[in-house]
Amino acid sequence: MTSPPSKLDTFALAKLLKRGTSEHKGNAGKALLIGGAPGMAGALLLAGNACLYLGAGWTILEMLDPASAKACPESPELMIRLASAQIDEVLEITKPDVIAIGPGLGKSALASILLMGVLQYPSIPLVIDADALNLISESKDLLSALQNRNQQFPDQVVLTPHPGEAAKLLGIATENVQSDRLATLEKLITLTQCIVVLKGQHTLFGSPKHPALQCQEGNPGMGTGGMGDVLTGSIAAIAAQGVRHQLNLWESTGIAIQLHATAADSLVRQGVGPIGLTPSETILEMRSLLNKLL
Ligand SMILES: NC(=O)C1=CN([C@@H]2O[C@H](COP(=O)(O)OP(=O)(O)OC[C@H]3O[C@@H](n4cnc5c(N)ncnc54)[C@H](OP(=O)(O)O)[C@@H]3O)[C@@H](O)[C@H]2O)[C@@H](O)CC1
Ligand SMILES: Nc1ncnc2c1ncn2[C@@H]1O[C@H](COP(=O)(O)OP(=O)(O)O)[C@@H](O)[C@H]1O
Repeated sequence: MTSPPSKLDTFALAKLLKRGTSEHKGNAGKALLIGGAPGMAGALLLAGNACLYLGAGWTILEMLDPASAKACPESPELMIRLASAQIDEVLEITKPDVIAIGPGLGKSALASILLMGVLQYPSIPLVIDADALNLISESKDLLSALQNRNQQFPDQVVLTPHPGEAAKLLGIATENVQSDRLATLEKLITLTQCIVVLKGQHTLFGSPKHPALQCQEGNPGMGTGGMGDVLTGSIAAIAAQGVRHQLNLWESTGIAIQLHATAADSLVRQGVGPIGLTPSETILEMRSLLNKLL
């Protein structure tokens, strides 16, 4: 019989994010986030705000929606650019420390080109979410590119599917994902050789090298569109800082998962939700909790 997963318990590690007095934005890392097709620009802005408020040195958004690819007055710190098919050039010039792709990405031809470009960019941590996962589930070429990258650069890609996206990746029904979440996690790891975060109540987290862990925080108030986008941006922020703060992608992801769910619980305790709890409020609570952990 399979043993139950251990509890995700990362908060002691978060102390590694404490800043030395001489540190500058270069020490906090550069995160590049890709997504935000027409009608879903908000998904990329939420991921971007999470990345900004969780401490990345630079947060750069490659936005697919031309109408939204401009400075955001509510978050002028975000560097927002129009995504172009010349992704190799963009990556060469930008030299990001971490890339996240997927929030509101859509499934256009441009979205596929961007995802392939990211998968072929070597060595740095990648966070793959939402429509980027759906694209991989529909393309053998993208799945092969992901598997090849993991062979060359192990432990540098994290996938963050919710049960619907996990079902598509495995070609099964969502009910089958939910009826044995641990088995689903293991199948996703075997298929992709990635670090995998299977979201939902009691998020599961595992990798080819690490046995599964379970997040015991979180609540149904988190069931609001955009909450997963916040997790993606948070992982990117912590991984970007982790590069110069001795945290690897596995550790950074664990901190982000637990911080996200704990922040939502904390807000519910304060009477902010569960009904009407927003992803934007969760970002601010995550910032507050993270600073208390240092
Ligand atoms: N402000 C914006 O711009 C926003 C833009 N967004 C962007 O929109 C794009 C498409 O995303 P989306 O939300 O429209 O649909 P999507 O996630 O593909 O599928 C939903 C289906 O999946 C399942 N399912 C999910 N969770 C489950 C669970 N815990 N437990 C069980 N099942 C679960 C469930 O399927 P069912 O079980 O009903 O068959 C559900 O109906 C994407 O790029 C995203 O980033 C969003 O982030 C929102 C804010
Ligand atoms: N009932 C629940 N209990 C705990 N966490 C939940 C619950 N429902 C949703 N979540 C969390 O909220 C987030 C939702 O992510 P996702 O479905 O990708 O949202 P979106 O695509 O709208 O951004 C995930 O982190 C998930 O674990």
